[in-house]
Amino acid sequence: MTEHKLKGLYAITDPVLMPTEAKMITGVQQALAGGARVIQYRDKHPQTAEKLKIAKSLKQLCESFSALLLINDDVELANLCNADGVHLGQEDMAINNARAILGPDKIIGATCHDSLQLAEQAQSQGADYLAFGRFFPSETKPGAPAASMAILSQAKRDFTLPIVAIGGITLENASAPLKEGADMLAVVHALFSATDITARASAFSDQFRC
Ligand SMILES: Cc1ncc(COP(=O)(O)OP(=O)(O)O)c(N)n1
Ligand SMILES: Cc1nc(C(=O)O)sc1CCOP(=O)(O)O
Ligand SMILES: [Mg+2]
Repeated sequence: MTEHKLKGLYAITDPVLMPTEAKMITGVQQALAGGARVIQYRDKHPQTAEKLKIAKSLKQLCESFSALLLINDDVELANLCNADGVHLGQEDMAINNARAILGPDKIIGATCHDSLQLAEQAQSQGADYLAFGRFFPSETKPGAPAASMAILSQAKRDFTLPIVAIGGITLENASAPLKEGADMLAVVHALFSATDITARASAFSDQFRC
């Protein structure tokens, strides 16, 4: 992997907002043009040849912007498309098993909800970043367990790994998780539902310069 700082706008794809391959590629291209540094390909449907084709196209696109492509849940798909890594939750493959498959250079992100104990476990298994959330009501995953903003500053104090904030993040509320120490903001709806995705990504990216 080329040296890449895990910092900035982390855009997560949504098959509802981008229902065709063309819409997915265009949407991600616009997010990257606006400054997204990490793309997560998230599609909860089972793996298909079409998903692999999209993942390979997204990898190429990310490379052309020196951005990272991570695959949600599916370590095998990440391997097949030579993604930069995966994002794994508590119901997904264990981090140490994923590490054994992917090798030392790939990025593994871990969902920690509102728990420093989950973060500790993730770190000890070799995670590369810790994701906390959801911080605000989420259009994309309304049932995600809620987290309190204080977990971010506590995690910042206890861990050196990069910290991701996720869940209902919009331009209006983004400053709060950043103030608490988030290194990345993971966003689905407030980014990919925008009429001008590039402008929206750029506005999110600007928040990291403050
Ligand atoms: C950056 C980031 N953080 C958290 C999640 C949620 O992962 P998980 O709990 O496995 O839930 P699903 O996304 O698989 O529904 C994420 N995907 N990305
Ligand atoms: C995929 C996901 N995981 C979450 C968690 O809290 O673990 S919240 C979430 C959805 C994030 O989308 P939006 O920006 O539209 O709220
Ligand atoms: Mg998952």
